[in-house]
Amino acid sequence: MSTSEVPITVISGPLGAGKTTLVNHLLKDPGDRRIAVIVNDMGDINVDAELIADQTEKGVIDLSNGCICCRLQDDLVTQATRLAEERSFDYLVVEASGISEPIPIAQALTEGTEEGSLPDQFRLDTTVSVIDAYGFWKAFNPEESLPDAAPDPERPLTEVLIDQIEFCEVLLLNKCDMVPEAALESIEAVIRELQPRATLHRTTYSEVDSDTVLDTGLFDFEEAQRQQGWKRTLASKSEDTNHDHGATAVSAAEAHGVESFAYRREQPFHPERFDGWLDDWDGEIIRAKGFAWVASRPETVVGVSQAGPSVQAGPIGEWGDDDPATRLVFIGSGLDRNTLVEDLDTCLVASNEQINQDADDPFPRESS
Ligand SMILES: Nc1nc2c(ncn2[C@@H]2O[C@H](COP(=O)(O)OP(=O)(O)OP(=O)(O)O)[C@@H](O)[C@H]2O)c(=O)[nH]1
Repeated sequence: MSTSEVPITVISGPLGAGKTTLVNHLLKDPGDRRIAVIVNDMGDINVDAELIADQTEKGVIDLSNGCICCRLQDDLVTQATRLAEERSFDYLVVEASGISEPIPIAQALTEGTEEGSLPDQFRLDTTVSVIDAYGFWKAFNPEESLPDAAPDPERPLTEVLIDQIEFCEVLLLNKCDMVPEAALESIEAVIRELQPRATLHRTTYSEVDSDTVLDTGLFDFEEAQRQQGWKRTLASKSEDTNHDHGATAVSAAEAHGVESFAYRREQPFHPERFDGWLDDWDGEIIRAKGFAWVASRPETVVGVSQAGPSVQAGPIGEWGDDDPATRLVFIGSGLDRNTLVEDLDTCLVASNEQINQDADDPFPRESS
């Protein structure tokens, strides 16, 4: 391999969204690049690698039987290094399995793992998320119920899907042929609220020009983390919050009733009332994330994360020198913000109320 720089594009996205279809496009029409591919699948057999065309001629390596964001992080680094020694190529595409979280993959590729780092000539260039518009529409439509067949009960798939949307530079909203135009517009409005930073393209059969996803030079770890929609809402000073995505008088988010806002309180929640509220989750909320101060656990930061039907809350650390507080961001469509705030406020411990510290603590909650 030449010693010049080898950019990497990582393709994430839920199961069946169109990632392999995208890889095949890139191999067929790579511009003037020689592309090598690492494909990750969860089963014993890497079905995706089988599906990738001409794999003997192109450098296609399959990493199967595990997920590169957790168990196979080291393998990813080792295989990329080996590929670089054995083959001549000038661009590396990594297709992550549908359940892979993008942040640990980006970390492994930029910072290395306990067992080693990528050779210096590799550079993470772009993270792409391929989102199945039809699946998204169904997953977040309260009237539809899809089984949440997550292999990891701690990490339901809707949660991973949201991570994949929130952390990327380029978003392909794929399978647009399967969703009516009006639904596409509201999906886009929701995605924009979750992910204000990435470039967003509507696609069918993942058809995009290779320059859209390769050699963009857009990857910036800090920025990608900072610009997640919920973090921007939390960081903004006002309670209000629809992200400004352009100079239009009515933003797409407003037009589709999508909004985000932050709930901030300096009093603790009553554990049972807050747990009851989490049980009775408002279906209009698409995404909630943040942390809570719960009276039964005065030392502990209780993290709250919800994506679609999965609602989780449990300890994520200690307050230490920080003053305990609650900061929760809600992103939703048709939210009744006043009622939500009022309901949450009724979960706060009143000034004259006693907490029974011996009562069963409901946190961590099982994911629902
Ligand atoms: N109707 C329609 N089907 C599509 C589109 N894109 C991909 N498909 C089909 O959807 C199925 C899944 O596509 P893949 O490219 O294998 O999806 P994937 O993300 O690699 O799937 P996993 O590796 O299982 O996570 C295939 O049958 C594709 O032909 C699209 O835009 N519209």
